[in-house]
Amino acid sequence: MVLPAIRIGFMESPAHKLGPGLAILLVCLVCLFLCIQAFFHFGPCRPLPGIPRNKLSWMGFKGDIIEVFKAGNTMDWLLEQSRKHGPICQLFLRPLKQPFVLISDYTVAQAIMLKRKEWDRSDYSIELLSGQAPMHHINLKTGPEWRAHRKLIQDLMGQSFLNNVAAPNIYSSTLNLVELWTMKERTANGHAFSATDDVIHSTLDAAWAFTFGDAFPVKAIHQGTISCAPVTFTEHKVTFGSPSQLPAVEATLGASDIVGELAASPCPTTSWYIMRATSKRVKRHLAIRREYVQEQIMAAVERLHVTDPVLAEGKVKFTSATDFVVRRVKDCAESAGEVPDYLSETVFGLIIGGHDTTSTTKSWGLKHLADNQIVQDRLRASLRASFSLATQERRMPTVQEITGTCIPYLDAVLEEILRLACSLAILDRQATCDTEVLGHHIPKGTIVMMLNRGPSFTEPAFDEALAGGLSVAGTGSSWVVHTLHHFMPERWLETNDQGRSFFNPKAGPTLPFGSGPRSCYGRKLGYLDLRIVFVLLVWRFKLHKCAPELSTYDAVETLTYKPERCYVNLESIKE
Ligand code: HEM
Repeated sequence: MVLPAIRIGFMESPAHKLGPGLAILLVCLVCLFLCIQAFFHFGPCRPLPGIPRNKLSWMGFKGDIIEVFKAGNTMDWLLEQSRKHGPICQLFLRPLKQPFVLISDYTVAQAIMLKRKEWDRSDYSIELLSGQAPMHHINLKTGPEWRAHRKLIQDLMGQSFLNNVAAPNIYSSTLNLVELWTMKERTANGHAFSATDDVIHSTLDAAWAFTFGDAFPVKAIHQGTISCAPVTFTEHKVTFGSPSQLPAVEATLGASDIVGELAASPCPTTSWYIMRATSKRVKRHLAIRREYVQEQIMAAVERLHVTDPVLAEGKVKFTSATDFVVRRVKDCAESAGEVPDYLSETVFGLIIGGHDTTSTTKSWGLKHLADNQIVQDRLRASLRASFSLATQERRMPTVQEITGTCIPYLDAVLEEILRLACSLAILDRQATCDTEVLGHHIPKGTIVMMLNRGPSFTEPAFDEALAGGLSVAGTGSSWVVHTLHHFMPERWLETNDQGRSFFNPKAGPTLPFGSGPRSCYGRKLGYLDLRIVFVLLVWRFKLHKCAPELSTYDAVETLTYKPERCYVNLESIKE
């Protein structure tokens, strides 16, 4: 009786009809689960033994990707992980791939970056950056090809280029910014206004000018000048109209936004292919950039054949970075018998490298100076004293005065801005062989991400035992740990035997330009730009503190780590 009943029930219920199918499905699911578990325990994305990690996991998939998405801000999430786990931990941020190792210690990070044979530029950063410039040397592993590409730009960090080409161009672009802000300040009448776009545009103009020469026809900052009419006044701020950008400006600034979009994707290469195949915006930007860079290269090639009568016979006057690079290409072509085809990426790399990190650093600097009035006053006083002739003659310092005068307090302010800005807050390297970090085995191919803010930089280091017995603090009383997140340029100043103050760039832990053979190529250019801009702005304007809601230190992540709000409340200083 029982059996038929069961049989009838079985036969009649829909579950019975699915019976064998369901069983097969269950078996498949169990097999899949076992395969995934095996993959996670023995495959490439297995945890690295002994290195702390989050315990979250779902069916073997580690939960870090979900957590970082939930957090919204990658940098904040990474800092949280380092505070939770210590100077080293592992994070599962890419599906089915090896974990990243996160390092939060100055000394350990520096040691990694200096060991040239064990560590190299990582596949991950190449994935992020190579879509738009696959042959730029930032995307090459260290080796003969990378060295050949670097050779093309070797003149650009020499005094001749920096003093005769870069500095005058940066100076004149900054004067345009000063002019624009003088107009805006009059209209703003004591209200703050957003500085973000103006800083980006003037820095881009400077990068275009030193890359192509001052004859380059596009100027980003001029659009701001046209839009000076105020649109809305609120209690604390005035919003100026923002006109539509010129295509070349939009296409160039768009390059950094694309990197930001790719960084938010767990599979940047796939995302880039989809973007390039489907996005009209991306296609348009690539075409515009290619066209203007090619045009300028051709103009530089023509200039190469024009000799300057003022110079010695047969010598060519170089007025732009492209002139220097084209001359190097000619030398290489003559010796190697062929013209390298990565030239346009090399040239475009100067514009991207030259504007994004630098403008982001300037934006953070403006905020710090407005919020630290004592520092700002002291900086202005030391500028007035150092440029005594300009003070006497009631004029701005010239570019030669700015580049040729030693002002320790100015150097200290710039170093402190760089220390706290961390425009590129994550440095990366990939192990080229099996190695060891803080006593942990690191297999070949592992990617380490190193923070240049947080523990040991802007907050106390982990205790020495945890950090492998390495010391991390700076020297002197200005480096006491509870003040590490404060803006205190004095920490970079020391006194010599004669009682004179001098700037010591090695006074404490900071890595704004990375370190080692793959450190920032444009470091000197970056310092030069910051120097000219902060001298002229602090000379010409008093930067008042803005209302609290405009003075937050929240950040947005694109190619660089930018302040979400950068407002200035200016008062012109009469000469
Ligand atoms: C304030 C300004 C700047 C900051 C904070 C900055 C920061 C950095 C950082 C952190 C790196 C990675 C270093 C590493 O991995 O160790 C880097 C690399 C690089 N930067 Fe800069 N940078 C600045 C300005 C510039 C400028 C003006 C240029 C060129 C015109 C430039 C060109 C490059 C290049 C080409 C690399 C890659 C070097 C390589 O892989 O061999 N940077 N920069």
